[in-house]
Amino acid sequence: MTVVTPKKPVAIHFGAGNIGRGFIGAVLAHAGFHVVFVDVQKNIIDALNEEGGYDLHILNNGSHTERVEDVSGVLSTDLETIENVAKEPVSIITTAVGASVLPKLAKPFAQIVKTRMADKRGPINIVACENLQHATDLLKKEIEKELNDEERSYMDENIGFAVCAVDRIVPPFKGEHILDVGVEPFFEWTVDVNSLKKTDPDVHIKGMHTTDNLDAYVQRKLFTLNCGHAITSYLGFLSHKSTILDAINTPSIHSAVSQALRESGAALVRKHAIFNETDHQRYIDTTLHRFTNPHMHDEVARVGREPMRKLKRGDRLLGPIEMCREFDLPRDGLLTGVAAALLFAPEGGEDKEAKELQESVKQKGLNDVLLELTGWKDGDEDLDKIIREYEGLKGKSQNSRL
Ligand SMILES: NC(=O)c1ccc[n+]([C@@H]2O[C@H](COP(=O)([O-])OP(=O)(O)OC[C@H]3O[C@@H](n4cnc5c(N)ncnc54)[C@H](O)[C@@H]3O)[C@@H](O)[C@H]2O)c1
Ligand SMILES: O=P(O)(O)OC[C@@H](O)[C@@H](O)[C@H](O)[C@H](O)CO
Repeated sequence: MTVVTPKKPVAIHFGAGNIGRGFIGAVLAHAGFHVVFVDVQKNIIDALNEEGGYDLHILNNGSHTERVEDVSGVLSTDLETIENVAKEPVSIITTAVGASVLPKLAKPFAQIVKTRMADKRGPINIVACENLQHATDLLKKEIEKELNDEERSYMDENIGFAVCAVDRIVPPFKGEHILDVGVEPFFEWTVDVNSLKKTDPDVHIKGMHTTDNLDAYVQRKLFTLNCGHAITSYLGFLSHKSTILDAINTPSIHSAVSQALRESGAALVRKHAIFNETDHQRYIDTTLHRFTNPHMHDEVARVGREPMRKLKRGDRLLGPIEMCREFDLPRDGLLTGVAAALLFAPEGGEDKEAKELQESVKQKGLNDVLLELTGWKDGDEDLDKIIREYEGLKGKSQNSRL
C-alpha cells in the first residue's frame, strides 16, 4: 500500500475511530499536518486513502460541518509502509485505540523507532490520548520490550513521551459516508509540557494546550467527566434508559450524579492547589450540561463499556473515592456509583468485561470481588455501604423504578 506524502509536516495517529477522526486527527490536520491514520479496519483505511478527507459534524443547536483534509491511512500490520512513513518529516505520533489495545501497538512503534535511528532522524513526540492515567508511560514500557539497549537509549534521547488529558464526547455516528464523524462542540486536549522534545519541523498545534500540572488535569477530567459519565450510564442502565440524554434527564439520576461530582470535586480541590471551589463548580456544571446535548445520541452501553477497566483503582470511580478517603471527605454518592457499576449487564453479551464481572460476582460473591477490586480490609465501612447500595439498586431496578 502506498501513502501520499505531500511536502508537509507529518503526524501519525493510531486509531481512526471516534476520537481519532473526531478530535485528535482533526486538530492535527487543522494545525497543518498531513495526518496518516493507522488502524486495523481495512474499509476505513481504504476510504481514507480514496477520499483524502472527511466531514466532521459539530452537533449542537447550530449544527454545522467542517471538512478535515489531507489525510491518508495505513493498516497497522503493514510495517513496511509504516517504516516509509517514519522517514517523512514526522514530529508527533498520537494514539486513541483504547487503553487495553495500547500493548498491541508496541511492534509498529518499535519499527518507527528503529527506522528513525537507522536514518539518523531527530526528535519526535509520542502522546497516547486514552482515558487512563499515565497511558503514554504504559505505551513506552511496551515499546521498550521490543528494543535492544542501543535502540532504547536512542529512544530516551530522541523521543518525548508526553502524558495528556483528552476530552471531547464523540459517540458512534451514522452519516452519509463511512468516514463521517459527529462530535460535541466542546474539546480540551492538555499535554505535559515537561516531556515534550523540540522537533523539526516544530509545528505549533492550535488546539493542543500544554501544562506542567498534568496529573491535576488528568484527574480533574477522569474524576469529573468520566466519573459522572460512568455513573449516569450505570444508573441509566438500571433505570432501563438507553441513552445518556434519557438517563441524565431523569431527576433522581441527575441528582445522584451531581452529588458524586460534588464529592469528587471537594477532593480534587483539596488535593490540587491550582483548582478552587468556584471554578470547579463551574466545571461540574459545564460537564453536566454537556451530557444534556439533545443532538448527541450516546448509548449507555458505550459510556459504561468495559466496567472492569472503569472499576480499577485509580480510575474514574475508585480514584476519587481513594482521594476522598485520604482527606476523610464524604463519598456516599461515589460509592453508589461503584454499586451501580457492579450491576451493569447490558444485553447481547458484546461487552465481555461486563459478562466477566457478573460471572465473578456470582462465583466469588460480592464481598470478595470488592475486596479484590479495592484492596480494602474485610468489614471496611465503605465496602459495606457499597454492598447495601448494591442490594437496594438491584431491588429497585427489578421493580423498574429507580
Ligand atoms: N469517544 C470518546 O468520546 C472519547 C473521548 C476521549 C477519549 N476517548 C478515548 O479514546 C480511545 C478511543 O476511543 P474511541 O471512542 O475513539 O474508540 P473507537 O472504537 O471509536 O476507536 C478505536 C479505533 O482503534 C482501532 N484499533 C483497534 N486496534 C488497533 C490496533 N492494533 N492498531 C491500530 N488501530 C487499532 C479501532 O479499529 C478503532 O478504529 C479510548 O481510550 C477512549 O477512552 C474517547
Ligand atoms: O472511553 P471510555 O470507555 O473510557 O469512557 C466512556 C466515555 O466516558 C468517554 O469516551 C467520554 O465520552 C470521553 O472521555 C469524553 O472526553
